[in-house]
Amino acid sequence: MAATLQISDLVAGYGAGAVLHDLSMTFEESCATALLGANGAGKTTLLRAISGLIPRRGQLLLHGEQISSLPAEKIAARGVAHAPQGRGTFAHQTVEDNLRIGAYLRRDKAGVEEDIQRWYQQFPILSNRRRQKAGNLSGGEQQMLALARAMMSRPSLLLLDEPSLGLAPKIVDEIFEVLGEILRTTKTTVLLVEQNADRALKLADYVYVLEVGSITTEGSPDLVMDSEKLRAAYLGAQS
Ligand SMILES: Nc1ncnc2c1ncn2[C@@H]1O[C@H](COP(=O)(O)OP(=O)(O)OP(=O)(O)O)[C@@H](O)[C@H]1O
Repeated sequence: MAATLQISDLVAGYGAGAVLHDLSMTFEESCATALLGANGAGKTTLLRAISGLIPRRGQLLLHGEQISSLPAEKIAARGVAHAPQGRGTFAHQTVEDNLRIGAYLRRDKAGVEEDIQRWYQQFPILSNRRRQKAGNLSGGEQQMLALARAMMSRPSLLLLDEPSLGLAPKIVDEIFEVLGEILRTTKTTVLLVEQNADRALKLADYVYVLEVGSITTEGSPDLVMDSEKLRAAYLGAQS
């Protein structure tokens, strides 16, 4: 199997001290990887380091090419879509304009209109709200828009930061159903940061556990399910 992204000896942070210490990770093509970790472990920092939003050093090989010195826009143009925590939609733009903006960095502009229709079909509520400003959507609708907008770039690597945060279980079901469909029907590789570990592990093919900026466990999701310690740490609230 080919790796979409291979990370070695990654060090990253926000200034004086490093938050991430010598991380090495592999994200296989068309697979979903869950990243678990306590608050402050460095999960968001890792997504930012991959997408070029913060300084970092080490190796980040995207489809075998080094991207660790590239700025965020160039990394996005190479097929990395980042849906940040808090959604990051353009509040003053309409739903439809947000979707179009999502396709902005796409090399091949053919099929943009079809893709917009595809996402309206996937999330009919967005179709009904297509002319509304994104800032007026509910939290769940904004999360659907953030996911659809990220997918409009037809990314090879999708970085999702807590897509279920603050949403009602029914909406979370819908988001995870769509993620499952993305994995089944496209070649997108997904890196999912999720407090809702139970759902993340059901979707994921592989899991990394990050503790204080270092990877302490990696393997199949069963590894977490079968470990009393890890279950207590990450599934405690839900099992
Ligand atoms: N912009 C920033 N400037 C300085 N330090 C930051 C910044 N953002 C995060 N940090 C610090 O980096 C560390 C890791 O934060 P990060 O947001 O990556 O954790 P996380 O695992 O995503 O946590 P959470 O689950 O709470 O979102 C924390 O100690 C945090 O205080």
